[in-house]
Amino acid sequence: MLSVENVNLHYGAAQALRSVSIEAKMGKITCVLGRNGVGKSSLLRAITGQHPVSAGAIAFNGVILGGMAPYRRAKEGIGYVPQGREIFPLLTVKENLETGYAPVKRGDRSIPEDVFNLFPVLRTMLGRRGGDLSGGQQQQLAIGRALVTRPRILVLDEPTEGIQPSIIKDIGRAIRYLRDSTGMAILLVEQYLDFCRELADHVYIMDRGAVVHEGPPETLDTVEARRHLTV
Ligand SMILES: Nc1ncnc2c1ncn2[C@@H]1O[C@H](COP(=O)(O)OP(=O)(O)OP(=O)(O)O)[C@@H](O)[C@H]1O
Repeated sequence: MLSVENVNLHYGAAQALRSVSIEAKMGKITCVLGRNGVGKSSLLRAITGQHPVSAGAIAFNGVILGGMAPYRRAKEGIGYVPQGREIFPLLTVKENLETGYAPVKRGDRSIPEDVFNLFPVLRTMLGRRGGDLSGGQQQQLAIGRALVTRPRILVLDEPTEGIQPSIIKDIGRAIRYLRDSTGMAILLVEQYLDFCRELADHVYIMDRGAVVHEGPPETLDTVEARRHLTV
């Protein structure tokens, strides 16, 4: 289980996270919902080690992550799919996938068959440059690259952003398959309410840097929850 406890995060004098506490359990999909700018990406930066926290504790399956560099966190099993995908445009699809080898022991450096079973388009495009792929294909590639790192938790930053509905469905199916077949934890942050409602086992809502609601997805229909999600 990933546990985030009372985390604060600052950019200079501006506070982006205010005593945020969440849990993401193994074998479950946890979704953090919120409008633009409420601190969702900052929460993932704190978890992946891309930005230091100013207070609080983060642990994954009992290992305290505080102060650990991002690549060490990847070795601990934290797989990250960043917002905007961050595909290397001039590397081929195969080379992009192979960048996921960095935190993996030599003997495990292969592309898991699941990557191609979940996203067959990647197999047909192995020799193409990452920059030539559509946005949806790049999102699939970014998830594939994270799977190459053999994660025990997959952390996704707005995987549906700017993506056509048919590929959103494929991504939802892939996330469900990964939860059910591998027992990994999945933590995703989203603005797309329906995607979360369909997928999540547990939902948090953030507003202005803080968690303001928590519960199973059915609770998203309450007036209180909706108040924090409508602009
Ligand atoms: N590098 C930075 N320097 C200064 N302020 C930042 C930085 N990154 C984010 N912020 C601010 O921190 C707050 C939270 O931003 P964050 O990106 O975490 O929100 P978000 O919920 O992920 O939004 P989005 O959906 O737009 O990505 C915002 O007010 C944002 O302007």
